[in-house]
Amino acid sequence: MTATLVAEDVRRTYGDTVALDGVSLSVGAGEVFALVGPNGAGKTTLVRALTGTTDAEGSVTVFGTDPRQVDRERIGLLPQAFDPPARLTARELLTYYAGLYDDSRDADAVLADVGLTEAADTWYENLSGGQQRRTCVGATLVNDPDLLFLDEPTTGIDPAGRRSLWDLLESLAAGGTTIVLTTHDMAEAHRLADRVGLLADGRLVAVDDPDALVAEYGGESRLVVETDAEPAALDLSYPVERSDGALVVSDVPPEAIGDVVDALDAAGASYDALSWSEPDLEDVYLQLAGGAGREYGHGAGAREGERSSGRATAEGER
Ligand SMILES: Nc1ncnc2c1ncn2[C@@H]1O[C@H](COP(=O)(O)OP(=O)(O)OP(=O)(O)O)[C@@H](O)[C@H]1O
Repeated sequence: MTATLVAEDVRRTYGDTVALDGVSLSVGAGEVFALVGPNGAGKTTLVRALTGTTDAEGSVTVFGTDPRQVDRERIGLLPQAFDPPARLTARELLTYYAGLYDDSRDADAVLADVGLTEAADTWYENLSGGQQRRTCVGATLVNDPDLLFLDEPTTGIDPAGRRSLWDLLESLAAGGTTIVLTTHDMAEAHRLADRVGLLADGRLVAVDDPDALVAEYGGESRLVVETDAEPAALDLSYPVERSDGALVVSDVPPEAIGDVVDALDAAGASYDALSWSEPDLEDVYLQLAGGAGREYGHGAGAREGERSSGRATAEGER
């Protein structure tokens, strides 16, 4: 795959703060690359270094040249913070940004792409937060870029809007657009990205296909049982531990869930709910970037359920 973007040993400090501590990365033509990592890990700084919008040590080439020299018609950039004029309508804004390029798309077509046809004549300041973010995404698409940088594109967008934006990004990628995005949404990274890069403390600590990351770092499947029973009461060959008011049984294949139910019955233990989940990118993130770890038990069952169904959708629609 031809590399659209190559970064070698990129470093950026702000005073005593090391924002990027030697990042090397290559993104192929037509690839979708997602950067994930904790707050302050350096994602925005890396996007800025890759787009030549901040100075950094090391080397970055985009389309084989310095990012500052690249024909701007070929690049779209959605910064994390983007504050367009408040008293222009969504259509006026996109028409304005389209006018900055020699060859641009029709503003109404872009508004339709980002689901804003109905809100086209609303002032930017009167759009909802999610509609504003979609307008900003639209502004990056007016020049039909070959390479798109999106710094947290779906922040503030509701689930339905997020999914339609994912569809849009997938269709752009299918059409050959290279996309580099940052996100805190692991389902988004898993669904959209060919490769995910996990940034922590200014270093890329893992880069791979999301399924490969989950296989390598995600750990085992888990069956969470909301019960007061103690692990010792159950006659099971799987690892069992108590966590936040629930029993967590690890590495149970789905076809063996009945064995756990039988063991609960045999112990005379009642339970309120059972939920089984495979490891996912969030587990990879928590494993590699640290954090509080996952929570189980009362009140967490719904989250588990949502997580499972989200992942099923993500995998089913990939
Ligand atoms: N302009 C700046 N001046 C000083 N420090 C900065 C500046 N920009 C970023 N930093 C620091 O660099 C580090 C990386 O910040 P960056 O915004 O790149 O992280 P991030 O991964 O994008 O975080 P988030 O997920 O919160 O958006 C942080 O410690 C941040 O405080």
